[in-house]
Order: sequence, then C-alpha cells, then structure tokens
Amino acid sequence: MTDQKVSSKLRVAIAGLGSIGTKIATALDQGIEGLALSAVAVRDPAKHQPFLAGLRQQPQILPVDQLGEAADIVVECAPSSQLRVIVEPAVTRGRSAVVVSVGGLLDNFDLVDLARAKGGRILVPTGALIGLDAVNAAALGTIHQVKMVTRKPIDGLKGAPFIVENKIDIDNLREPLKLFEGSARDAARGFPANVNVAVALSLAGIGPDRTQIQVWADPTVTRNVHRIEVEADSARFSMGIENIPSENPKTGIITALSVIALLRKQRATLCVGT
Ligand SMILES: NC(=O)C1=CN([C@@H]2O[C@H](COP(=O)(O)OP(=O)(O)OC[C@H]3O[C@@H](n4cnc5c(N)ncnc54)[C@H](O)[C@@H]3O)[C@@H](O)[C@H]2O)C=CC1
Ligand SMILES: O=C([O-])CC(=O)C(=O)O
Repeated sequence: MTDQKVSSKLRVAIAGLGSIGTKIATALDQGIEGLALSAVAVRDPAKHQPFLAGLRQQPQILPVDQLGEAADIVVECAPSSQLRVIVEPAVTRGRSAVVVSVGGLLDNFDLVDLARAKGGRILVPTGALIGLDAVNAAALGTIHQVKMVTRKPIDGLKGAPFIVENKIDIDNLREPLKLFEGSARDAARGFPANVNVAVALSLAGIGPDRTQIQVWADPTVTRNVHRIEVEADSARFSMGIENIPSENPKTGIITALSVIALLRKQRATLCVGT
C-alpha cells in the first residue's frame, strides 16, 4: 500500500472497548475500505492489553479528550454517563462523533449545536433497531404516531434506575411484567442502558416526547425484542427485531455490526440504503 493511500484513509478512534467497541476495533483492524483504526481510549489500559496486543496495527492509547486530535471520526462506545466527555472535544475540533449511547444525547443536546458551530457532525447509527431509513423518509412528510414495545429477558434489565428506584423485584418473575409506559425521553432516563433504540427511533421520527414506548421484563424471551408501529401520511409500517444478546446481556450483537456498517458507508464505492 502506498503512503498516499495510507494517509488518505479516514482515521477512526474508539472510546470504550466493551462489547461494542472491541468488535468495531477488530473490524477496523481486519480492514474496512478507506478507514484505519488510529486510537482508542480505555479506562484501564492494563485490562485491555491482551486484546490490543492481538491487533495487527497498534492504535494509540489516548485520553478521551484527545481522540479528536488523532482521528477524523470518534466512535463513542462507553456508558451514557461518559457521552459528553467523549463527544464534546471531538466535535469542538470539527470531527464526526458516532454516538451509540444515544439516550445520553437527550440531556446533552447542546452538543448538536456545538457540532454545527464547529463544523463537526454527530452520527447516530440504527444500532440495535431496524428501519430508521423508512422513519427518516416518512418524517419528511407527516408522521402521526410512533409506538414501540420492548421486551427484554431479566438479565437485560437488571440494575436499571427505574427498577431500582421503584424497588421492583424482577428476579422472581414467572410471566411478563410491564415496567414502564411513556415517552422515549422518560424511558431513556429510567433505562439508560436499555432503550437507546427508542431514542434513535424518536430522533429519526417525531422526537422523544411524542414517541411512545412500553418496556417489559419478560422471563419467556431469550432475545431483546423490539416491535414498532409507525402511522404516517406516506405509509403505515410495522417493524420488529429480535436481538441476540452479546456478552453484555443488555446489548444486542447487531449493535456493533450496525456501527461497522455505518463506518463502511463513509468510504464505500457502493452504498445501499439511506
Ligand atoms: N444505540 C443502540 O442501539 C445501543 C446502544 N447501546 C449502548 O452502547 C453503549 C456501550 O455498550 P456496550 O459496549 O455493550 O457496553 P460495555 O459495558 O460492554 O462497554 C463499555 C466500555 O466503556 C468503558 N468505559 C467506561 N468509561 C469510559 C471512559 N471514560 N473512557 C473510555 N472507556 C470507558 C468500560 O470500561 C467498558 O469497557 C452503552 O451506553 C449502551 O447502553 C447498547 C445497545 C444498543
Ligand atoms: O440491544 C438492544 O436490543 C437494545 C439496547 O440495549 C438499547 O437500546 O440500549
């Protein structure tokens, strides 16, 4: 490979090497057309040393606020509490930030204005969901209603603030229990690690206050199940996805694949889907 080709690659940095971040790092290291893994930020470098040592090209290990110096695209793959410290420095430098903890964006929406002012971008992948292309398209007309129902196995919901604060015992459930019904905005506060998908859906469509969601703890399912109904002036559509949990039971395997698909589109010659 010529120096010219190496230097023209888009440099990608990853913040957080958990279930999503490690898969994206591996995909970049194995080769995505026109992209290179340039840097990572981790909380505990020693813990990630074996993984990093297995990569063919060693990325720099940097503090989160320096990722934008080493990359054109910073991918946030950490808990939502870390969203601001990762995204703010990147977009301030005019970089693109891919946000997976999209629920955290609602309380930090000024970052979108900051990105606009600085020439940065915030990219939200479809993640563990489906059909945001259709929702984006329908939103160019009038969407009357968006409803979503999420069912997760017990392990996929444990520790959610809504469950803890309301002292709900989900460990001994024998049948499905509806935990929550309300707006995507309120759901994101109560279940910050569980319903990022509802927030992504809302940002593609009619916003976090009008998008309605039910969250169920369901001991009869083994997958993270999301069903969506959209009523618009252009179309009515129903979508469903049953995600196989990753090693993090809260996170579907498809989430990392969705981010990798988004990254591939940044330089791919053939792009399919909006
Ligand atoms: N948009 C979507 O469709 C979905 C989004 N998610 C969200 O994606 C995010 C990541 O999910 P997972 O990879 O499954 O979580 P994970 O818990 O497996 O990994 C998160 C990693 O971030 C690291 N970390 C924490 N603070 C950090 C900091 N300041 N700097 C660098 N690293 C830091 C942790 O040590 C951990 O390795 C979560 O917020 C999750 O809720 C999950 C599923 C679907
Ligand atoms: O993986 C899933 O099915 C969805 C998820 O955790 C989220 O939206 O945060």
